[in-house]
Parts: sequence; structure tokens; C-alpha cells
Amino acid sequence: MSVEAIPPDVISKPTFSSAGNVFYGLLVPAVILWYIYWKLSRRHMIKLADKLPGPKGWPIIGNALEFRGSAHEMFSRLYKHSEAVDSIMKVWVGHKLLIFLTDPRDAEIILSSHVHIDKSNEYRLFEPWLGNGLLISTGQKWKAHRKLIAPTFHLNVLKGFIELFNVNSRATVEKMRKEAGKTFDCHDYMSEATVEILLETAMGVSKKTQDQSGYDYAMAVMKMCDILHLRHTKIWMKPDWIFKLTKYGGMQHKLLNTIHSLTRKVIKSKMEAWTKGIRGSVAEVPDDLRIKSGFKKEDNQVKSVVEGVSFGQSVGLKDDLDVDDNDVGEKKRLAFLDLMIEASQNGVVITSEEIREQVDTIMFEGHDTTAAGSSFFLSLMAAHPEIQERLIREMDEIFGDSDRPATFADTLEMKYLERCLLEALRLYPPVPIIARQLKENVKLASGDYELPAGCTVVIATVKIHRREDIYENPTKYNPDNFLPERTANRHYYGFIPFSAGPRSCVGRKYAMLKLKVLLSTIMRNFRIRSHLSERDFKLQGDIILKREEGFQVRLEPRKHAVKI
Ligand code: HEM
Repeated sequence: MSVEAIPPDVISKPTFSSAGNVFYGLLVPAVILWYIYWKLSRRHMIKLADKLPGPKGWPIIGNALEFRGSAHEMFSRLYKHSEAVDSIMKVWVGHKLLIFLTDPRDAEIILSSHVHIDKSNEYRLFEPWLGNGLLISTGQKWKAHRKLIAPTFHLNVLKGFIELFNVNSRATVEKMRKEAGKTFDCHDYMSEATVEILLETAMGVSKKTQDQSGYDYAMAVMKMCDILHLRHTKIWMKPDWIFKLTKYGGMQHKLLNTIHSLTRKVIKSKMEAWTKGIRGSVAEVPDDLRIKSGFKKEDNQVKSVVEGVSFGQSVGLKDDLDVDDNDVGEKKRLAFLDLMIEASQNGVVITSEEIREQVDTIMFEGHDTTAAGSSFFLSLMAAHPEIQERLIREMDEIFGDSDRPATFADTLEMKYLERCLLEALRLYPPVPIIARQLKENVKLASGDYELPAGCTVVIATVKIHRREDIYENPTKYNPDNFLPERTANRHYYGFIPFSAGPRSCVGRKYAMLKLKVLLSTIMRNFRIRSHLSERDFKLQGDIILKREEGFQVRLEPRKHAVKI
């Protein structure tokens, strides 16, 4: 029979099925061989992991199916599993071993160490965005840059930002006033405000000279976080070559253009000012505000121990942000981007590419975290009217009917606001987990467990903050949890919204001071209302903790509103 005589469908079928057979015939043994090789090469890790509690998984994929569904579903599922175990839980995601820790004594072993400071592999996905900036760098580079950057967030630098915190907080109140009476998502306003405040303080440029608004930047960051979260939780999205083929690869490319174009403009405009001999922020402070808010001598006389307690840190435990003023020479007391540029002029300490990476890092870490923290704070005020009334009384005691801007001394008087804020960061820590890659085995303090080298250890801050043995009635929003007598004997690692130890947050004092000025300005002008209670919060354990349904609130202008 000639080939032409065979009908086409008869020819194509066996050809296709034989190619498929060959493919599957090779794939299945390849996967089995890889699995055997992996089991043998990781037998030490697997042996130690077998002794740890955790949900049962499947061969090869492990517990990867736990990470299906929306960010809220994933968060709730993992949270539920963690309730079935004591203070440690292992999860296999394919061949990756994640170990969640929820005991403050174990968190201390990891976070206080100078050995376990390497970020886990998951942070690698941030590289196209943040390069090798402070958040993900390691070794000598991290050490040198941390030493350079930490002093730029010293309290003496921050006190110089108070006027700009006020100017921007008032502008935010003015924008929000348009929403009075309507239900809206306050997170959008908080994001824009925190980006613009960073531009005008740490970066020292005027938000007016940036033709792209802080809002566009903040929205691009939010979408980037969604993509990164997707890649963290869906194992097939991890290899770069697969990711680039998906629609998300193209989206990431566009979002990074928006993000990097803002940071490039910021650096360019700062460099121009620098070459003209201008140091410090070029942002405008209206004359009347400058005169009224001018520095009081006593602001500078606040002892660092008061500042230590006031900023939510335990007395006696100091880190590189708590250096005495005498240790920080006059020259070093420059704001972040001023100092970066000065250092780069000397050539050796930091290159211009490294400056770009650090600016991207500070812009991201400095705005999304505080936007989430302030949005949770406002949502909680709406959900707890009696707490809100007490806070408003404190505002009235400090400011009376006056529309004067807040001074640094005022922020120290905001004791109840501080407690409300710390309690918001306890129940809803903007960074809900912290992950590290272990280079060596680690014995835990909470039980007879040993973590194997090579695993990813995840400090579950959000769970530590809700432990019954640390907080009475732990899921209740109760600002009195931060009364001095209650914090005095608490385990230091029982409250770690800013992490702790050598890789703790460099921006924590900046964050607290800025939030006090921003939130007090809002509370002097509005009462916050909502039809939702705290039980309705659907948490989304993204890179940054958020509410899936958005931060819906309604504003009720107060009688003695601050005049703008
Ligand atoms: C409420 C606000 C904030 C919270 C809850 C927060 C929380 C944290 C946490 C938990 C870490 C450790 C992350 C990890 O190890 O994976 C961290 C690191 C960091 N934060 Fe913040 N942060 C806040 C605000 C800020 C601000 C305002 C800035 C800068 C202006 C900032 C800059 C950084 C940087 C650069 C790091 C990396 C430090 C290092 O690895 O040496 N953060 N932050």
C-alpha cells in the first residue's frame, strides 16, 4: 500500500501518541530519579524535619496545595494549621522545607544572632526591583551599608523632619476632607501620604517636582507585591523562564518601569540640588508653619532612655539606632539621600547603582509598612468608638482648640495614641513574617527540636503577638497592653513588629514619629466610623499584611477642626 493511500487522520494519530508516549516515558522515570536523588542528598534535613510537627503532605509536592486559593484563604488555612501545633510547624513546599516558629525564645535565637542573618531564597524574587539593597543584601556589603544608613535615621535627624511631617499630614487631611460622609478606602490616602513624606524627608526632594504622583508609585508597588506573593506561593511560577512567559512577567516589567522611573528622578533631582551646594530637604514649609512649629530647646534635651521607652523598645536593649548623639559626629547627621550622595563622592563606599538600590529599598520599606500600620489604626478606631473617644480626649488635652502643628515634645505627650498604635502593630503587624536561611543546624529553646541547615526558618510575628501566655485575652484590641507596668516584664521578643537584633528595622523611629504626627493630625480633625467590626477584617498575609476587602471607613468632621 502506498503512503498516499493512507487517510491523513490514520497517519497523524499514531505519530502524535508515540511522541507523547516517549515524552511521558522519559518524564516519569526522570521525576522518580530526581526524587530518589533529592531524598538521598537531603537525608540529614529530612531526618530532622520528620521529628517536627506539621500538616501531612504528599510525595514530591509536599504541602504545596496549602498555598492554593486567595491570599486570605491561604493565610487562614496556615493560621488554622498552626493552632493545631504548639510553637513550631514544618511545611514542605515541593523540595523546600519551611519551619514556622511562634515562641519568642526561639525567635530570639534566630533574630539576635549575627550568624543567621542571611535572608531566605524567597527574597531573591525582589532582586529585579530592589537589587542588592539593605533588605536583602548580606555579608560585608550589608554590614558596611547598614553602618552607613542607620545613623541617617537617628532621632536627631528625625527631629528636623517634624515640620515636613506636619505639612504633609495637613495636606492629607485636606485631601481626605473631600470624602467626609462617604465610605472609602483610607489605605489609598495613607499610601500616597507615606510616599510623599518619604520624598520630602529622607530623600530631601520636593514632591511637587516629581511629575509622577506618589499615588501612581504606591499603586505600582502594591501590584508588584501581589505578583511577588503569587510567585512565593505558586511553585510553578518560581523559575524565571516560566514566569517571563506568563502575563505576569510582562506586568512586572511595566510596573518596575513606573517604580524605577520615580527613584531615578528622585536621585537626579537630589544630585542637581547637591551640585548647587544645597543640603537637606528642598521641600517647602509655609512660613507660618515654620514659625509656629520652630524647635524648642527642650525638645533636644529628651533623654535617650525616655525615647527608648517611648518608641516601644525595652529599656536597656540598645541597637545601632540607639547610639548616643555624642557618638554621631556632626558630619554624619545628614538625611538619608544626602549622606548616600556625599559618600558616593568619595567613590569607595557606595556606587551610583548601589544608591539606586538603597533608594528603592527605603522607598518600599518606608511607605508600604507605614501605610498598612496607619490604615489598621484608623480601622481599629472606627471599630472601637470608646477607645477613639479616649484618644480624642488626649488630643484635646494636648492641643485644646488650637490649630498649631505638633512639636516633637507633643509627640512625647501622646502616650495613649502611642499605646493604640503599638496595639495595632501587635494585632496586625504590617510585616507578618520574617524569613531566614539557616547555614547551620539550630537547637531551639522551646522544646527538644533541632532545625536543619538549609531550611527556611519563618518567624511568625503575627502568631507570637497573639500568644495567650504573653497577652491576656490576646485577640482583643486593648491599648492598655502597653502600659509600662505590663511591658516591663514581657519577653522582649514577644513584641517584634520591627523585628529585633542586628537586622531590625532601621526606620522604626522614623515610622513611629511620622505616624504620631500623621495620625494625631487626622484624629484632631475627624472621628472615624465604619459599618464593619473587627470580626469582619479579612486578613491577607501578603508581603505586607492588609485587609482583603480594603480599609473601608467613613469620616465625621470634628467640631474643632484644625484650620488648613
Ligand atoms: C510601621 C512601619 C514599619 C514596620 C512594621 C517595619 C518592619 C520591618 C521589619 C519586620 C523588618 C525586618 C524584615 C526582615 O528581616 O525580613 C524591617 C526591615 C527594614 N526596614 Fe522597616 N518597618 C517599618 C517602617 C520602615 C521605615 C519607615 C523604613 C525607612 C524609612 C524602613 C526601612 C527598613 C529597612 C531598610 C529594613 C532592612 C534592614 C536590614 O536588613 O538591615 N522600615 N522593617
